[in-house]
Amino acid sequence: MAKKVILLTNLGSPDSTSVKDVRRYLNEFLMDERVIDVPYLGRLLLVRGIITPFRAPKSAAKYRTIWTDEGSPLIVITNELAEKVEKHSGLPVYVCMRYANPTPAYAFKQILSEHSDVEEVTLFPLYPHYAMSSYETAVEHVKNAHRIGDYGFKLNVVAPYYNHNGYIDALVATLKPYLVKGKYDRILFSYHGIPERHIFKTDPTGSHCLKAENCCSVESPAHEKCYRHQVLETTRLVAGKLSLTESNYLVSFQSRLGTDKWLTPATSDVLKDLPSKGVKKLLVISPAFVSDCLETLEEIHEEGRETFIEAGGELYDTIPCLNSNDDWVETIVDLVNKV
Ligand SMILES: C=CC1=C(C)c2cc3[nH]c(cc4nc(cc5[nH]c(cc1n2)c(C)c5CCC(=O)O)C(CCC(=O)O)=C4C)c(C)c3C=C
Ligand SMILES: [Fe+2]
Ligand SMILES: [Fe+2]
Repeated sequence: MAKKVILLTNLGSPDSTSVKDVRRYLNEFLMDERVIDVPYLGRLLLVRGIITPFRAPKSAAKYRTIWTDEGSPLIVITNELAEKVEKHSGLPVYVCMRYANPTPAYAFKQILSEHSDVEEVTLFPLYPHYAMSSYETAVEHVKNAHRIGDYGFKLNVVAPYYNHNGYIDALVATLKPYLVKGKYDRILFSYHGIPERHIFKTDPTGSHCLKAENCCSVESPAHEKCYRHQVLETTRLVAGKLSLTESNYLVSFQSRLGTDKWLTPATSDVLKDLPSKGVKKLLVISPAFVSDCLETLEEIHEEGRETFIEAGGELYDTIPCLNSNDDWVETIVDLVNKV
């Protein structure tokens, strides 16, 4: 029987597209203090009193446009990925989510019932970049369940892999078939946004991120947890391997929520502005998402297209996430083996 097990963790989706399930999911998600980082009572009022009541019916309608017979794309894709990683690595692979189901405690129970002699669980967060609202909260959630369960096995965690060769090459391979000379005016790298405040919070120096000139290009210990530095590095490395120059591509940040200052430029603003600047043919890739989900399938593929075409764009193509493609499976196994 196996002694080592892999545990993939992703964000999670509502259990169904009913407004009730979406409301429960949004409440759990947005009450996370690493996502909406305001004191508990203020957060409760904001989330339960304002955001969720308005957002749940709208989000439920959006989820209905992407839902499959097997359920949420993010969950289906993560399960497919687990099967492939299991085949490729020869190790048992399990899945848990940060919000909704399956929970880490459920996954640990499953692991123990099928592999009572497990000695090591290696956690693979399906987030290439460090953000307190994604990688950090997912890892802490699993560590917490591991601590509470007081299990007899060790928990290892794979570090952010935004600059890992395998991840970069896997992105390059998804882009390459689209790069027909003259087909697109520009490539847009659209990353999930975060509030600037989160960037300040994860800066241990307190004086580097978004404060020093060209902060993300100047070497600093802050980059270990700087989401902006990490996404810019992913972009630079992918662009380098494809010999793209800075006039070929741009970076933007999507999915803004609330009125705080988030990383800029916002994807929606860029999509509105580009056609008037002569960029009429656009290719979009979303490297922060390794599994297609609401934010890629609905926001980027559908809403994004509408925004760009309404603003005068002529061609708008989007690249699927790595999902369960072979290069990605190989990269995961490589990263797990290096822990
Ligand atoms: C890629 C990493 C992600 C970061 C960083 C992130 C930060 C972040 N997200 C919200 C609010 C919402 N995000 C929602 C969906 C969603 N977010 C990510 C990833 C990151 N979020 C994914 C993969 C998904 C899709 C989930 C799915 O089921 O397909 C949603 C829910 C949907 C909606 O109502 O739009 C919210 C809300 C904040 C506030 C935040 C940082 C502070
Ligand atoms: Fe999000
Ligand atoms: Fe930075």
